[in-house]
Amino acid sequence: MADRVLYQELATTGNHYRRPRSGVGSPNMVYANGGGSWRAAPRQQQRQQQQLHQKPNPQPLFNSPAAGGRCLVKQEEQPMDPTGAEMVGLPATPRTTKQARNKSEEAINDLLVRIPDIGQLFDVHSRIGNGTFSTVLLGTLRRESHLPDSLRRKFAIKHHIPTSHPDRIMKELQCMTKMGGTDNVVGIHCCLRCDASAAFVMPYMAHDRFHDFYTRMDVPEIRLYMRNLLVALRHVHKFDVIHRDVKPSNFLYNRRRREFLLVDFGLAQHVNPPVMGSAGTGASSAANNNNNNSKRPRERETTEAVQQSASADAGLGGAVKRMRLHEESSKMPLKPVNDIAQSEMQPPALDGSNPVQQQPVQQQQTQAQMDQTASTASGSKYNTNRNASGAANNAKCFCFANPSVCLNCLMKKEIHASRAGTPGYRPPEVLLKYPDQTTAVDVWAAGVIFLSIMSSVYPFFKAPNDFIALAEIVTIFGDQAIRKTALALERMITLSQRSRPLNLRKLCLRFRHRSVFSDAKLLKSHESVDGRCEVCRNCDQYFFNCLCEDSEYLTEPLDAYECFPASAYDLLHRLLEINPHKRITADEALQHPFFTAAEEAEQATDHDQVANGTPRKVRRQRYHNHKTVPATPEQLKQQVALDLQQTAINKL
Ligand SMILES: Nc1ncnc2c1ncn2[C@@H]1O[C@H](COP(=O)(O)OP(=O)(O)OP(=O)(O)O)[C@@H](O)[C@H]1O
Repeated sequence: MADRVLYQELATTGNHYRRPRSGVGSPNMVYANGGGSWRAAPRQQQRQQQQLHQKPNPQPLFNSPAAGGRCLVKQEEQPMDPTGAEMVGLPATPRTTKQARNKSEEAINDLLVRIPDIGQLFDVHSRIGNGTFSTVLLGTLRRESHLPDSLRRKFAIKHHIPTSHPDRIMKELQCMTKMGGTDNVVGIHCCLRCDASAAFVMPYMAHDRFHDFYTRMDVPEIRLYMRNLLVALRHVHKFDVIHRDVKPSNFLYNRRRREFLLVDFGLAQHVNPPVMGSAGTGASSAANNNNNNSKRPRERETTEAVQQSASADAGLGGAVKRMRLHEESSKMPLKPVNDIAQSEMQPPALDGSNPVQQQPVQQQQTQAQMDQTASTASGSKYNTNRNASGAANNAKCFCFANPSVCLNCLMKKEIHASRAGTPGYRPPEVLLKYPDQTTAVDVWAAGVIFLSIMSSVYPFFKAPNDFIALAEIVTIFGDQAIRKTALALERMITLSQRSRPLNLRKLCLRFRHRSVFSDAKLLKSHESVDGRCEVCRNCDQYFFNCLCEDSEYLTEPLDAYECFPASAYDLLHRLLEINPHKRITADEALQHPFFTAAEEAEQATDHDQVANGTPRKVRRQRYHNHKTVPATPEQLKQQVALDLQQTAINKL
């Protein structure tokens, strides 16, 4: 059934809810200590010293030790300190395997061989994370080696894979130097380079795994988490920069210390300068694209190709993927740093994709086909070449039922719309290949994280390609919202069937309390005498669990399970607004009643308790210790009414 991708995961047959596979802890995970205490470092160092004194074997580029078993686009959480231990303490040595230890040692060796200066300055202890484009290692200063462990400062050393394009590394570096070190955004101490290898030295932050806490947070903690994420995004967006890779593994959180850090600016890009007037728009847009093409011809393609090949190669080994990455990047022409600096001034690079031959989705019987919309009276703004060639502007397409692309379509310009990012966090405008993407891209990703937390489903979206990703969004938000947005963005989407929107509150509570609503006894109680139970045609759930916004069924009451204020759902809706032009900004989100009402309530409590003489520290502790208990229907009604009242007051 078309557009039912999500519900294949959440099938109603038998056990209703099947937890997404990638949401479960993976044996591939490695931990902050990389398989051993970082006390083991001296031994590793000794071995390393020996290696350094020998002539280093030139390693084949593809034989990077980090290459094995890594996904180019991964849904898994990054490895991290599993205990959330304080930076001053030593990382514990939990479920680690020999393989992980070997990988950690390999990563250390690779770093020290490729950038020998690192070995002069740092003791490198273990691998703390690895991503698509880098390996991150834990280091301490050699000149502090005489200090007790607890006093030695720790650093995260991000070792870029040698195939990373210098532009990419340069951009990431510039982002961190310009914006980092404040508002939960990671800063940088220094960057070391030796030949083709580069490493960033950043402050290290011990952090918890999202897997370990996303189901355990109470409302105040969720509020704290989201507020800090939005603070980081607000800061980044002030610079007109889109992070493009906002996801739990890039937003580090130390629960014990209540510290947050947004990392990984590897995909960050500047927002396009606004385009003026439709006549000039096409030209300027085209010019921008051309500029980008001439400035950075392959990097965009690489990002695109990497992402695409990643999903296509889901079943292949890391080495194959890395090889592809290398193939792409080996085509990249290198250019002087001056050019790179200049290109910084240029509008950001946009990834290319051919709009003419959009392949219909075969999988899941979903046929979502995107194409350019018919030209408007004023002409289309984006990449349609209509301004360049009057004849081609309104020319009819003759592709249909022909084995080749018609001339009119061939004359159209390619659409250059970046799709850089992690699957599952890409917003509709990216999936619709809208070229003028803004910081709203990050806000959507923050919304997806919020949805994961509120529904206790992680990862929430898990599509193998962009078409299915779009189908997942249609399944939740309905086809009308997507169609309208597509129209507003001058895109057209063709869906094989209609789909009504689901209610986000029902969705969150239903999945959060999945054990209750998927209980066999509950099903039994709703079954007819012949043992059948009706299933909603729109949401594919049993009628008593129907999630549709306008449900025609009498569903199981949810109020008893409510644990969020009404403002939380409202914020969720605004973060996940389909139309990027209407989506709330990070700055606006921080003014949302979900945050402000709680602050005011806290202040009021503080005020009351000051009068009672309760020490501030105790009051704070109580606030943080507050546990969420299911509210009674009356309490809930009161809470919702208060919430709405507060929103109205705030608006005034
Ligand atoms: N400053 C830091 N302190 C502690 N751990 C860090 C730090 N920076 C990065 N890490 C760890 O390393 C992991 C990978 O880092 P990062 O995301 O920067 O690499 P990447 O290669 O760009 O990854 P991705 O494939 O997700 O883009 C993070 O998820 C995190 O666990």
